[in-house]
Amino acid sequence: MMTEHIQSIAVYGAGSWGTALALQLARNGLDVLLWDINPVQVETLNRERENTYYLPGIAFPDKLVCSSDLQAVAAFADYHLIVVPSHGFRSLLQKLSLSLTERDAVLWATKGLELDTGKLLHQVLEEELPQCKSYGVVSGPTFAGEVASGLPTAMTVAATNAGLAQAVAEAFQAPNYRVYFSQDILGVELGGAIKNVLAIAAGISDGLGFGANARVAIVTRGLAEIMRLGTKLGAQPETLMGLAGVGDLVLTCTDNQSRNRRLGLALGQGKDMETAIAEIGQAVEGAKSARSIGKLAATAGVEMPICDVVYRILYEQLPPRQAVQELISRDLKAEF
Ligand SMILES: NC(=O)C1=CN([C@@H]2O[C@H](COP(=O)(O)OP(=O)(O)OC[C@H]3O[C@@H](n4cnc5c(N)ncnc54)[C@H](OP(=O)(O)O)[C@@H]3O)[C@@H](O)[C@H]2O)C=CC1
Ligand SMILES: O=C(CO)COP(=O)(O)O
Repeated sequence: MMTEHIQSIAVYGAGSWGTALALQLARNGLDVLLWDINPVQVETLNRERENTYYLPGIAFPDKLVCSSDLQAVAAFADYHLIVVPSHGFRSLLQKLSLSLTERDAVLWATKGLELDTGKLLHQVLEEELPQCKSYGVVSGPTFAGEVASGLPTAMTVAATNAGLAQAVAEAFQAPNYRVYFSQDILGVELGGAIKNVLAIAAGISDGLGFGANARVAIVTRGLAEIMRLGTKLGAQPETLMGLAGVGDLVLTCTDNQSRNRRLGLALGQGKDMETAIAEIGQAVEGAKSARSIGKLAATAGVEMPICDVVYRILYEQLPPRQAVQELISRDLKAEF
């Protein structure tokens, strides 16, 4: 196996997660150039030396510099980490397509599917950057605020080749950060996308005032939905039982740092989706993925009743209480 060593990296997206990952890499001594779409925001980041909007109070190390010049950022390194929300993923790759060559390795930490097509992000990447054969995804139970604060965290990197996965793991690895590698890109992607929808469901249940029994029933039967779709599409069951699957599912279904869970809480308390998302003021990927996962599940012929009711609550005005009643009164069946 060829040994790679990452010394510099371009990170795209200075939201909470892009900034937290850039901080982790820069603290590890890598040269990091962090791109953001908004030049005014970039000027503020470089002047304040912290991301006062998304991660206030966390100082930037000297190795972390920001830029809004996309071509300069693309030319800065051979390693590229995309952390924009899923709705901006394809258009960013399109803008990068003339700058990146077969020498470049592309990673992403975005969780979600393409909204209109239901495509997985590695499929979007293969379409837009066919010259890049070296790519992978990082994912897991990783709240940005905790990573930025240096709290202990573990995640998974899955890549097209073991050398890249290992190099990325080494780049992040630190006394507070443990990274496992994998080759199951599909499993890692699916776990991260589906758990966001299930976190909305868990939030709705808690917002309605239901208790621990209902929350854990959603986590467990939600995992059954992840396993059903994942294995049907070719993911490895072990991946879905790992950090990027059950790990992230439990994290986001049970902790209010999750924006998806907070959307669910607000819906359960009677707020409408638009108001709740505006109040959260950050990416809520599950609201979009609820649409694309439904399409993917229908095409694969897989039943995902919890994801389905989340979609109908969000887009078809299904009252949350009625949704729970529907789930509970489904036909009796064997658990497995
Ligand atoms: N936050 C977390 O704890 C984690 C997040 N993720 C994933 O990371 C991805 C990014 O989310 P996160 O950083 O949390 O989101 P945030 O809401 O914190 O930040 C989103 C960032 O993306 C920018 N942005 C919005 N639209 C576009 C676009 N079309 N093109 C380029 N940039 C755009 C925003 O700019 P502006 O500020 O100007 O709106 C902002 O800088 C999501 O897929 C999320 O699921 C994964 C693991 C953990
Ligand atoms: O993916 C996350 C943690 O792993 C963040 O979850 P939310 O997007 O729900 O905040």
